[in-house]
Amino acid sequence: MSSTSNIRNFSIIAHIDHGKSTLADRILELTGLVGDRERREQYLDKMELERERGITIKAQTVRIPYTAKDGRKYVLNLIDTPGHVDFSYEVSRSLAACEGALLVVDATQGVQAQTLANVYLALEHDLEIIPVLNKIDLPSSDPDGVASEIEEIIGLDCSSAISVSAKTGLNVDAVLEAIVEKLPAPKGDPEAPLRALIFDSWYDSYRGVVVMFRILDGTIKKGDRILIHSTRRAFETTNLGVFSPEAKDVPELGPGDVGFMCANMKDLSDAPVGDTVTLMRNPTTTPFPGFKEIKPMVFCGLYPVEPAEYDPLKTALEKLQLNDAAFRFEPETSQALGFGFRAGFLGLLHMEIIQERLEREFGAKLIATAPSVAYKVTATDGTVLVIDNPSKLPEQQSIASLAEPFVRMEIHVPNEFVGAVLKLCEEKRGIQKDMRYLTSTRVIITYELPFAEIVYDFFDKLKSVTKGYASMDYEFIDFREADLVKLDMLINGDVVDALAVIVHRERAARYGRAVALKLKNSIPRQLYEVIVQAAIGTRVIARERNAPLRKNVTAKCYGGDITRKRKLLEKQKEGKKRMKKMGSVEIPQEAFLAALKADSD
Ligand SMILES: Nc1nc2c(ncn2[C@@H]2O[C@H](COP(=O)(O)OP(=O)(O)OP(=O)(O)O)[C@@H](O)[C@H]2O)c(=O)[nH]1
Repeated sequence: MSSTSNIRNFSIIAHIDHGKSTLADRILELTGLVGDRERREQYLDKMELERERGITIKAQTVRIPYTAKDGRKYVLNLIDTPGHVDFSYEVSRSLAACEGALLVVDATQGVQAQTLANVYLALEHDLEIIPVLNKIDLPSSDPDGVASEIEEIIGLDCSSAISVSAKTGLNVDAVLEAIVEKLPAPKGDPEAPLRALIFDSWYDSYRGVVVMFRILDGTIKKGDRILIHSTRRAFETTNLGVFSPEAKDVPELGPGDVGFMCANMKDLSDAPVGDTVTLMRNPTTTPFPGFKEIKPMVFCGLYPVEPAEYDPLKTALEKLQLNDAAFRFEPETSQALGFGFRAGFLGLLHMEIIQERLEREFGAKLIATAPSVAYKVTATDGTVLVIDNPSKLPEQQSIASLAEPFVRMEIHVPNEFVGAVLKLCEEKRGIQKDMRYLTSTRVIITYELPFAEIVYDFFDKLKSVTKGYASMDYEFIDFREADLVKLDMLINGDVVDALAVIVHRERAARYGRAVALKLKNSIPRQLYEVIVQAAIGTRVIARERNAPLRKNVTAKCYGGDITRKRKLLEKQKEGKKRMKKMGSVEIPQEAFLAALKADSD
């Protein structure tokens, strides 16, 4: 019988930038898993984009052999988790595979919004938590103060919290010892029917779908015929292995083990995250309860600049989706932009990352429309429709009611900024739910807010009104009815469907004027007069005009000066990059984001 007593499965949880990835790097070095040759900053952040942005997007799991100070040998499975709110679902699924967590708190900053959110997730999964106070190499760090803050706010015993510098490596060895001493070993019966929890999966061009799972009970061997519980589909296990840190095949995995499996699966839906893997010949009767379905919250249109780029764009989107079950897309046609796609994302950061990857990795030239949330439309005949594209909103007279998604948001802020935060939340149609002092100088403010208001420029504004001191976390709560209207934008009299936005009626007029002005300013003056209008139904609420340009420009050139004339024409041509021609008007990418920026002045 294999023993689980030497296994420790743990995650590192932290607020963004508190040093999770840096600590993981030091752990890998200290245990000799990553030698000098492979050493590079943030080993676990594999994607180029992740490294550049310094954030962790995809959870990475690594098996670390560790010999403790008393000579006992252990296997530590470190499951790295992303810190940004867009990816909190990945945190939750990773935690489900662990018995414990290191809670990293930046000792210069203290408890922040996602520190709390992540601790709650860890407690939901009954994890043992080891507090780690990081960045003690910095003179402004206050580990004792932060330890009492954690005790006070979270109620977590910090008497044995470990003060470290993940940067210099100071005290990281104490963290390893605490992992083996304080975290419980996994339990599980190797003879019981197989019960393995899928907590991650991705597509690999050589191996097909790679399933990352945690064995709860039973034993799985290479060649076993397995059954995916929810779909009742069977597959043959072609590879079993662990990442240590590179992939390494193993003949079998037993209770408490964390590893990967390949089984000739072609699609991520063959192995849904949260599902249970069991054996055909002796299936479990007690599958894991599973995770909440991941739903995209933010949507935008993605259109190729040239129609010929449609197919390559489709291929690129399909490739990205292979590795990102949270990203959705479907074909969409716009009168203004032609054939393209409607894409759904977890949040704005997720959207930015996908757009950037399309451009960098696939060389796609895109027009992206302004992000939108999904709306629930109840028609006068009682049918309910969810729309994620404002231009698809039915005619006003056929709508009985319109509901928008709301989130519950917790904002942590030093008390001198409370007034500014309240003002911002009120401007964003927020409903204040709670306000309490965390410490004598720090406050948690709870608001319910329409998600659409956040999608626009909330984070930037929050950061700017609090000089960067606020942190926040939010979760989706429900759809709520609101008095919303569709704002159409017209260019030279034609409605441009891709520019439509849904806004609150009370703000429609002000907003329409602001968008019209931004739009006018972002469309370069051209050969023809360009009239930009904002309208609700047939009622025009704003009008802006761009006078024709070219005649005037070239007229200044006294006919003879051909170089100057060419320069001007070249300049105009340059401006045409990433433009979409609509009738006679060239519209640049930034014009499609006018709706986003209208509110920011
Ligand atoms: N001075 C100092 N800086 C540190 C320490 N640990 C991390 N940092 C720095 O803090 C920043 C954030 O560290 P990361 O390890 O990327 O933080 P993270 O929590 O993994 O961030 P996400 O993956 O984006 O959630 C980086 O610039 C690190 O170099 C430390 O002990 N001392």
